[in-house]
Amino acid sequence: MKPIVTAAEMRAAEAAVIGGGTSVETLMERAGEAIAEAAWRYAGTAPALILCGPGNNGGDGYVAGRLLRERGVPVRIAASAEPRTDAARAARVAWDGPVEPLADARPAPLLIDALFGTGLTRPLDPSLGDALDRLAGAARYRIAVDLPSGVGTDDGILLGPVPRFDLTIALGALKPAHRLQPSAALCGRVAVADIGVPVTARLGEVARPRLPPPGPADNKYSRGMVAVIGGEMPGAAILAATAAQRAGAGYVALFGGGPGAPAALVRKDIGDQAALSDPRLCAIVIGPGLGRTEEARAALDRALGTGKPLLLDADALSLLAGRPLPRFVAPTLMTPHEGEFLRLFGRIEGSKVERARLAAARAGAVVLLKGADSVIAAPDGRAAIAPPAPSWLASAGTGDVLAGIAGAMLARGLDAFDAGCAALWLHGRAAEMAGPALIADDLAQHLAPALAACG
Ligand SMILES: NC(=O)C1=CN([C@@H]2O[C@H](COP(=O)(O)OP(=O)(O)OC[C@H]3O[C@@H](n4cnc5c(N)ncnc54)[C@H](O)[C@@H]3O)[C@@H](O)[C@H]2O)[C@H](O)CC1
Ligand SMILES: [K+]
Repeated sequence: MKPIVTAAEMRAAEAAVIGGGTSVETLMERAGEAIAEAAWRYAGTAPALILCGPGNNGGDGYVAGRLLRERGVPVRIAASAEPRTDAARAARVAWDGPVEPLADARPAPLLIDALFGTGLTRPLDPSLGDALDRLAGAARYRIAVDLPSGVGTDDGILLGPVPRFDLTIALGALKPAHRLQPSAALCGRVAVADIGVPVTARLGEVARPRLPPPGPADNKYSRGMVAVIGGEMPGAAILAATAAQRAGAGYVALFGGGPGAPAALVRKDIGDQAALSDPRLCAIVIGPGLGRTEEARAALDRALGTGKPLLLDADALSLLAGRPLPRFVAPTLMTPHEGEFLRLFGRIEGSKVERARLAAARAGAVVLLKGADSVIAAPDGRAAIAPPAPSWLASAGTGDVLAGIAGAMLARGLDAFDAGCAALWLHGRAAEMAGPALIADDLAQHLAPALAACG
């Protein structure tokens, strides 16, 4: 997993490297080099305007300005305040051009924002925000140094209006703001620059899973047998069941639900307790299309009573809301969207990562909080954010498909956290391949190549 570090973790990592004998100036030089290189590749010799703030983010900007000018790029620098750190002051001195006041700066085709990075502690002064917005709006290329100025590093919230960038150079490591909304959408493409600062993080970006194909000793049961419990809306359960099949489960049984499904899907009566207790059954998916009737509640209680690994989604989550959560005896993965999360756990303060972590600890289950920036957290504190996925996934039924894929991952023996991560990755990759205006039904056919990439 690519590490995703908070501002405090980044500072600690930086301090450790500095303690080991590398100066801040050296780190700043590396940061400036990375920015100059990216700007050169992206915008060539387009005249640049670099906006520098008072901290080390501004210092990176002065270094980048000097290096871009050495490459023959016409560079102007405008500052919001005098440098306040020794390293930024030194970088300012090494820039042998003028520094304009930000308020009067004229735009340039390339805008590099080095106003604030991980040190931003409060909203930008409105006049500063307006100047950034005006200059970014007039530029053809917009690059943010470390982070777009005005976003909360750890939670991705906007501390004021923030313009949209084409490219963000994340220094040393990804930060939550590069992946959490609303800030992630404003970063544009995010490139991580290695500045020689090793980081340790409690959070990562969901990576491509290792999912080897079945071996000669495998059979349909050893590959994973999944039960999907249907209900009022059969389409949703069929989407989940088909996704479980296409995600590599060897045997998928749909309990209840209406007609229409692949012939390879085994059909069972919704109340078939014996089949649900089959010792070969490895995981149960319940929630998509379940409904909230008494029958649905009974089906949920039966599933909970089996002690099998569970994937709880949609109506199953709504049925669990408002009563004390059961003690889960087997690996359990819950996949709420924001509305279901609120119903289940109430209002929790903090970033999306912190909320998912707290909910997972409280539930004693892995919580995958869905959205444009899906976050997954385990009760033991492991957490990850999904890589950016196509916005076309905002479409009815795609959550049911995710549930089915996750069911197949649980059934093949992954723990609930790894199952959720693998499902997120496969789901995102299938959506990329399905392309624009996808419908949930399209995802299943693209799971085969997604899975093949994990072998
Ligand atoms: N991580 C690394 O290893 C390296 C990172 N570098 C860059 O340094 C910044 C972080 O630098 P820091 O000095 O801590 O913070 P900032 O530059 O983001 O700004 C701090 C500065 O700004 C003042 N301030 C905070 N909020 C506001 C506000 N709303 N309005 C006005 N002023 C504000 C605050 O008081 C400080 O004076 C990181 O992002 C990287 O870009 C280094 O280059 C070295 C390696
Ligand atoms: K910045």
